[in-house]
Amino acid sequence: MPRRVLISDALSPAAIAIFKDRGVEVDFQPALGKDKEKLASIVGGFDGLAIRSDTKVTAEVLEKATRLKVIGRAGIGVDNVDIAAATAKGVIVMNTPFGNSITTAEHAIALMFALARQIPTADASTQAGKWEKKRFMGVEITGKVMGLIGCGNIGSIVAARASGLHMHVIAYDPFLSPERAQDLDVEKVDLDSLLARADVISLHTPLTAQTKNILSAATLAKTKKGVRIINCARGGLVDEQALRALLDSGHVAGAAFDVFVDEPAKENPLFGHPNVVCTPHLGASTSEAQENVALQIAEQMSDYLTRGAVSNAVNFPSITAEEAPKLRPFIALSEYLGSFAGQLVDSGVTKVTIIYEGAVTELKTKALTASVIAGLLRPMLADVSVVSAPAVAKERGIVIDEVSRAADGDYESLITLVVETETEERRIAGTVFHAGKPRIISVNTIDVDALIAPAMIYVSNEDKPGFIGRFTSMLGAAGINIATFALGRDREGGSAIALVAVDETAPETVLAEVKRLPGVKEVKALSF
Ligand SMILES: NC(=O)C1=CN([C@@H]2O[C@H](COP(=O)(O)OP(=O)(O)OC[C@H]3O[C@@H](n4cnc5c(N)ncnc54)[C@H](O)[C@@H]3O)[C@@H](O)[C@H]2O)C=CC1
Ligand SMILES: O=C(O)C(=O)COP(=O)(O)O
Repeated sequence: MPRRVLISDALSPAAIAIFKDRGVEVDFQPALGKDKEKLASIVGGFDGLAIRSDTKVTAEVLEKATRLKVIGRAGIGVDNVDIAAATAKGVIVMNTPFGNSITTAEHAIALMFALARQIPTADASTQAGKWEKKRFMGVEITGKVMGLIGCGNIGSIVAARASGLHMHVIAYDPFLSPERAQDLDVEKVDLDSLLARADVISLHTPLTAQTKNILSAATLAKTKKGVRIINCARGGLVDEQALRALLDSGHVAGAAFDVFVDEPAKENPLFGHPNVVCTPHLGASTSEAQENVALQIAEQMSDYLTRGAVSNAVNFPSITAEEAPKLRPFIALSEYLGSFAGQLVDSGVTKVTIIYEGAVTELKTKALTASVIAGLLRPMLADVSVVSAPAVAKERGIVIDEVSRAADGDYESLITLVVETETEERRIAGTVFHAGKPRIISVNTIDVDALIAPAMIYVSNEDKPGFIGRFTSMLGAAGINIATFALGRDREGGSAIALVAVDETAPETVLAEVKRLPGVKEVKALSF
C-alpha cells in the first residue's frame, strides 16, 4: 500500500515534489493545522504528518492517528508536538535542526537594529508626513555588549554576526563548553553577570521547565538600565507582564518580540508600547529557509517511510538508509530475544542487560536495545513499539544496561540478553547468519541452535532417556505437527532444553500434559 502524508501547515510546495518523487502520496492542506477538530477527523488516514508551528499535535490528535508513523517538523521547535504521547504511540518525531537557523539569527539582528534606531515607529511617523527628526534619537551598536541566553545553533550564528558588528558577545548557556565559547569568540558568563552587563539581551533557548520565565520579574530587575531585549526563540521565556512594567518605568529601553506566550497573539501585554517591536513568528520566514526545511523534512520523512532510515528524530536514534538493511535482521533478532524472555518471565522485570559482541557492535545498538525492550514488553503491554519501549521501560523503573565488546567465540556477531526479575534471571543469546535469518543459540547458558517460528514450544527438563519420545508422541496424539526440533544440554544427565517449532499453537491442556512428564521443569508455548 502506498504511504500517505498529510501536510497540515504552510510548507513550501517544494516538499510535495519530493514526496511524489519518492512514491509517497501527499495531501496538501496548508490551513488545516489551525483547525484541530478537522485535523483529528482526517489524521487517521495518514502514515506521515508534516507540520510547522500552526499545527498542534496533541494527545487527542494522536489518539485518532491510528496509522501514523512519523511527524515531520519543517523547522526546529517541536514544542507544539506532544512528544511523550507520540513516543508512547510509537510515532517518530523528526525536525530539521539547521534549515532555518541562519534566517532566524538574521531576524534577531534585524530586530536589534529596529530597536536601536526605532525603525518601525520612525517609518510610520515619516509616512504619516510628520518628519519627526528630533523624536527618533537612536543608539549605536558598535562597542555594545550582546548578551545571549542560549548559544546553540542560532545563538552561535547571532554571536558571529554580532562580533562582525563589533559588539562584545557574552553568553549564558550551561551546555556551552569553554572550547566552543573560545572558538566562537564568546565570553561564557553566568546568568547574573549577563543580566548586569548586557546592553542587548537575545534569547535562543528552547522552552523547557528550566527556561520558562528565565527572564522573570526577579531576573529582569537585575538587568542594566536601558537594556533592549529580543525574543526570537519561544514565547514563555520572558514574563510578558513583568517586562511591560519595566518598559513602562523606562528601565528597559526596548523589546522586540517574534514569539509570544499565546499564539497567534491577537492581544498581548507588550502590544501598544512605543518601544516595542513585534512580528508574527516570522523568524524562519524567508524563502530560502522555507525551501530548505520543506525539502529536508520531505526527504527525511520519505526516507523513513520507504526505506526505514531515521534522521534528526527527537525520540529515536538515527539510522541511515545504508544502515537500515544491515540493521533489519538484527532488529528482528533483538525483538525475538526480548519477546522470548518476556514470555518466559513470570514476575516484574527489574533489570535488562544487553551484551553486544563482534560485528554487531558497529551497528546502531541503541536501536537494537529499543527493539529488545519492545519485544520484552510486548507480551505484557499490547501496543508498545520500538520508539516507545525505552520510555515505557523507564516509566516502570526497569534498569537498562548496554555492553559492547569484541567477539570472543564462534559467532561473528552475538547478542546476549539477560533479564532479571525479583525472583529469577533469564539469559538468551542469538545471532544472525549470512542469509539474514535470526537464530537462538543459547538459553540460560545451554547451547542450542533454533530458527524462530511463529509458534514454538520451549521445554526445560532433566537430561534423562525417554523424554523426547514421550514428548513428541504426546504432540502427535494431540494432532500438533512438528516443523523443527532443536535440543541442547549443559552436560550428560544435566539440564536440557528443547525448542520446538510447531505448525499451530499448542493448547494449554497439551502443555499441562507435557509438564507432567518425568523430569520436566518448565513448559511454555511461545509465539513470535
Ligand atoms: N522564531 C522562530 O521562527 C524560530 C525560533 N526558533 C527557536 O529558537 C530556539 C533555539 O534554536 P536552536 O539554536 O536551533 O536550538 P539549539 O538546541 O541549537 O540551541 C539551544 C541552546 O540553548 C541552550 N540551553 C538549554 N537550556 C538552557 C538554559 N536553561 N539556560 C541557558 N541555555 C540553555 C542549549 O544548551 C543550547 O545550546 C528554539 O526554541 C527554536 O524553536 C527556531 C527557529 C525559528
Ligand atoms: O523552527 C522553529 O522553531 C520555528 O519557530 C519556526 O516556526 P514556523 O515554521 O515559522 O511556524
